[in-house]
Amino acid sequence: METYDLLVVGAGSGGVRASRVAASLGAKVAVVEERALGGTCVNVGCIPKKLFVYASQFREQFERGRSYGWQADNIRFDWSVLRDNTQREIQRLNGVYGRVLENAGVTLLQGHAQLLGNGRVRVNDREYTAGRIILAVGGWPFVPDVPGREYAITSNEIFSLPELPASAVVVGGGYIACEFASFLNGMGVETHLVYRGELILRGFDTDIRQMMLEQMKGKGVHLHLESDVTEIKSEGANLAVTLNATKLLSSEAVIYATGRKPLLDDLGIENTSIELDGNGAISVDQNYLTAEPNLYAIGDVIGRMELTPVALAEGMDLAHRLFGETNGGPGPVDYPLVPTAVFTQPNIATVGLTELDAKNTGVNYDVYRASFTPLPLSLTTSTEKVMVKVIVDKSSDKVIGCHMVGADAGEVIQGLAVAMSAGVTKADFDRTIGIHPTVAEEFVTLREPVS
Ligand SMILES: Cc1cc2nc3c(=O)[nH]c(=O)nc-3n(C[C@H](O)[C@H](O)[C@H](O)COP(=O)(O)OP(=O)(O)OC[C@H]3O[C@@H](n4cnc5c(N)ncnc54)[C@H](O)[C@@H]3O)c2cc1C
Ligand SMILES: NC(=O)c1ccc[n+]([C@@H]2O[C@H](COP(=O)([O-])OP(=O)(O)OC[C@H]3O[C@@H](n4cnc5c(N)ncnc54)[C@H](O)[C@@H]3O)[C@@H](O)[C@H]2O)c1
Repeated sequence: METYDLLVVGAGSGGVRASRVAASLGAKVAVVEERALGGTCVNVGCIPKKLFVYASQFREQFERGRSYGWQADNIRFDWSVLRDNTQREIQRLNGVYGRVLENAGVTLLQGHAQLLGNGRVRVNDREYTAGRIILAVGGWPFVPDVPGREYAITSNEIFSLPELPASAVVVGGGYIACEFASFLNGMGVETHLVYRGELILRGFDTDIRQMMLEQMKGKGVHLHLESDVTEIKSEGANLAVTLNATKLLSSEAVIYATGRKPLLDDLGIENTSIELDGNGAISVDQNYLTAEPNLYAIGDVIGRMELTPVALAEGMDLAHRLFGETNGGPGPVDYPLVPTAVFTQPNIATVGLTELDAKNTGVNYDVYRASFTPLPLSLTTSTEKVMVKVIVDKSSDKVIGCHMVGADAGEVIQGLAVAMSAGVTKADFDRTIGIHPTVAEEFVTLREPVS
């Protein structure tokens, strides 16, 4: 029976990083993967999504170009070119991940891993033992039990559809639903976003959510709030979607983006003492240790923050804790200061507390906010706006939240996240000279609090 110091289940963002780093620290490592290398992010997540977002922006850009003197006539979009080029890029990245593992000396075991307990794992009828095991098995789209759910597709299918649908109903109001509705709308698909709550993007700052709602409407997405899908039926070439048992929508595709569930199918957790939390995620302590000795879990499957950089950071932290020297690693993940972006049109990006968080935690705070038409759009008929918002703790002058809606918001907020990790104050913002004319300079020219 082959024995390893570390056996990692899942070669996605977290698993590849943990394996590679552990091997570089001298451990004998194997990683098990049953699908394609790179996991969700590379194959059906961040990468194809962002490429589709880029693709969807050209239509507006061509239109805006007219106000700058460019004539671009007979523009048309060929879905198959985007889809095939994207799939080629994914295959290239699969290869890169394979070489990364090989160069690090990590053994790749292709197949489904099943835990047998006491450090034993079965892969394709062979048994392996390991001193430590890390579960980095990620998640899978969750589709609620609605009559006709078999007609719906999810983020797993959308990037390889044979044809771009002429119309689509996207269900959900979180990251994926808003991003998908935005890129489909940008590609010219008649897009309906169906959300059960009253305001999309729960958890983000309320001003940002409100503004995003307006921007999506302004760009032509049909929003159906406080609406639940009660049935999906096949109706000729289309699907008939019933909302709240009364309203009917007809579209070529129905895309569910109603969250993801930890991928624990046939993993053999019943052979261990692993415990799950109320959302079905694996419970771990501050060292990523499950209730079973020497069995750890990281990434989406622990349900802390389902983001690639978080899975990477957890993987790196854990590998160092297990095989590195004391204080050699990056240290624990600073979850409250993890920045994030939603790649809608325009983008949203955020780091730190929302205004509601600040209120709920009892901080005495000031809000600085500006909303304006960005210079590149001043010659055009676009109604797109930018919003920047900064929340400051009055007692310490520390910046505790930065939020933005606008083109490339993630590129701007990334730098502000560095500043916030370093404990930046509003006085530091005020002292900083802007780069003119940019959108980002607005963050350092906010002088008067709005509340
Ligand atoms: C549509 C979409 C867009 C996204 N966009 C972004 C984004 O823009 N930015 C961002 O930061 N995050 C984004 N995410 C989230 C990001 O993809 C995840 O947070 C990240 O991939 C989690 O990494 P992980 O290592 O935990 O799991 P995964 O990357 O999901 O990897 C888990 C791997 O384990 C394998 N596996 C599972 N069970 C077994 C088993 N029993 N045996 C063998 N192998 C197994 C799976 O096949 C998979 O390859 C997006 C997600 C989706 C779905
Ligand atoms: N840009 C990014 O970084 C990015 C992009 C995509 C996904 N992600 C990650 O992936 C995770 C999963 O994305 P997601 O959009 O699927 O999840 P999400 O949690 O962001 O949103 C799920 C949405 O589905 C709704 N919903 C849940 N159950 C429902 C039901 N039974 N009926 C109707 N609506 C229901 C929720 O109210 C919510 O609006 C995200 O939380 C995020 O961490 C990140």
